[in-house]
Amino acid sequence: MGKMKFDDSLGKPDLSRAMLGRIAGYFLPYWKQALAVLAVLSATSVLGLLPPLLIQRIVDHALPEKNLRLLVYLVGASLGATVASGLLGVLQNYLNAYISQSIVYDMKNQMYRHLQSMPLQFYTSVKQGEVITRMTSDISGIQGVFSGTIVNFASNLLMLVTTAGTLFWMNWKLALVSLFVVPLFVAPTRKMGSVRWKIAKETQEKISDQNHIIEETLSLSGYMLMKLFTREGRERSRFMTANAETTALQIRESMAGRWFMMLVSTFASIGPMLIYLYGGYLFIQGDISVGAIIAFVALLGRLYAPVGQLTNLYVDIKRSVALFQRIFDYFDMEPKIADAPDAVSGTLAGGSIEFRNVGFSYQPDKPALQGISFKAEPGTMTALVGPSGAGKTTITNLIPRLYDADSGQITIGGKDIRNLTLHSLRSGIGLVTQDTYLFNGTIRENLMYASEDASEEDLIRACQAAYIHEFIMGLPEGYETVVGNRGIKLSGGEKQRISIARVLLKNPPVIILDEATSSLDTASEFFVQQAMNVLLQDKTSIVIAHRLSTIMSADRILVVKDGQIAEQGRHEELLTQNGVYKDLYDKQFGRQAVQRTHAKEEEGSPT
Ligand SMILES: Nc1ncnc2c1ncn2[C@@H]1O[C@H](COP(=O)(O)OP(=O)(O)OP(=O)(O)O)[C@@H](O)[C@H]1O
Repeated sequence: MGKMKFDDSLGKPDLSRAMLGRIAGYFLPYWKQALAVLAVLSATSVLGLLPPLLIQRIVDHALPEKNLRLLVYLVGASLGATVASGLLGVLQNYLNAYISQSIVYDMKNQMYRHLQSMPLQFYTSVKQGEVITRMTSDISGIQGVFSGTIVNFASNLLMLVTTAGTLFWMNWKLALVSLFVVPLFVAPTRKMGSVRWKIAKETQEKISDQNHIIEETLSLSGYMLMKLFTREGRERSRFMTANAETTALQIRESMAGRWFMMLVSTFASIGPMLIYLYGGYLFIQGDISVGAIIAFVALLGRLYAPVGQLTNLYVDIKRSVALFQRIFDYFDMEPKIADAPDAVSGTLAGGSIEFRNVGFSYQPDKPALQGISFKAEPGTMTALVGPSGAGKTTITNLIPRLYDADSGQITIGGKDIRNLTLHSLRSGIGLVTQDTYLFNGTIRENLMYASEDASEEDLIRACQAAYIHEFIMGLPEGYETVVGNRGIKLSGGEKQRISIARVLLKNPPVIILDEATSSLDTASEFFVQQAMNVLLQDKTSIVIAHRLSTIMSADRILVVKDGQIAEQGRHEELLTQNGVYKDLYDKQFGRQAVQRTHAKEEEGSPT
């Protein structure tokens, strides 16, 4: 995981050939449309030259010759050129949008597929909100690359070349004079371009921070945390600070643009003055016509604007490449947990689960598990007990390969789980966690997530077995009841039973169960317990046990301590050893035993 860069940073853009080639790869499927854009651009640049040239003829011929026919013809032609160029503009917009949006579409799909394949560790370390930023604003930014950078470059270059060519063709001396002003644009444009780029970069980072705060505090769990610790004020001021910083940067960014525009327009007005001055001189000398001077001034805008834009090209390219780079950084993170090339599909049914000397660590040099060895025979229940942080959840997470063991081997039915396809491994395992996740949809949709083609009877049978059918039928909308975000509208016990029904529908041969520690009321607890008993019937199960009844009925208990198995055996055997288990039993489970005895006594005593 060391090589993975989960944090975003806008590093120096890489303008290598490999990088540019990789970017070009995304444009390649649309080369035909791109060629069409180029053709349209060439036509528009030529059409744009016509009106000034026609004006020249109006001033030099139609007016002095008092030729009305010629005048109407020239004005009509000028109008025609303008309309044609407008129509081509519409076509170009369509092509631009088509190409940019298609690339965004392709990248979004690729990104989604890639993020799906990322390991759990990625999601435990990535900042909340960052994935959304990558998927939405970063990828959407790419759409501007085509219309903003590539088309801009081509159209400006074409405009510059055609205009400069025309000016030199009309009068080379005057053309040279108009070029005098050009260096005045270049320096401020470059400077402003890089200033704006720097501010834009900072803004992007600040926006990402702001999104992070929103995600963190306005998601359901974040919201609850904030409310229950009455941290609204603190979060509000944190948000306001981030918001103020972004706003200030955005104002700075647009102001940097304003000053730049002012400078450029001042310099741009020097050009026509020079033309009038020197052109006037040439006119007096009899070298040039009045129409030519007017046409020259009209064409100047088409000369200066592209110069300004092209000077910024480098910054634009840098910005575009940086955008691609941010996205490629994500694409380059190797999904660590993937199917081996020779992975086979198979069933887990009837196979024993065996850990052989398994070691694992989340962080280097801090082992979470060491030398874990045990065997869970098919159809038996293995209970994991041990103090908090001992490594119980970690052991269970290794079985469906949410993480891969660093050393040792885990086999099911004698086959290394790494030689099975992830699909067949995970299809064979049902995981019931304490933190039941239901998505915001109806109860039926949540249940059907386990098996898309389950029939109504299957659904009802699973819910009956999970002791939740009656409850669901009692709701006004029954199975169509919407459960709210994360199932917030249901009680803890109800959610657990629905999630058990969901696993029953999946019907996998292996069950991993994290028993809830949160206390449910007696009635609810009874139903949950019954549902769990049904779930575990005839299954190979690994249970993180918090209940006395579970450890008492377990076929094998593993006592986990400091990432190792301290003791293993059945309840009675372990009790007689007088070791870690005995100690734990006295502290954790002994109380439940006392409570049970009390409850029994009360039941038995006459009222
Ligand atoms: N994603 C993670 N990244 C880094 N360390 C982790 C991660 N998850 C767990 N740990 C650490 O690994 C150790 C074992 O955690 P684990 O969750 O397996 O314990 P546990 O026995 O299930 O505890 P509990 O009964 O409290 O749930 C703990 O020290 C924990 O801090």
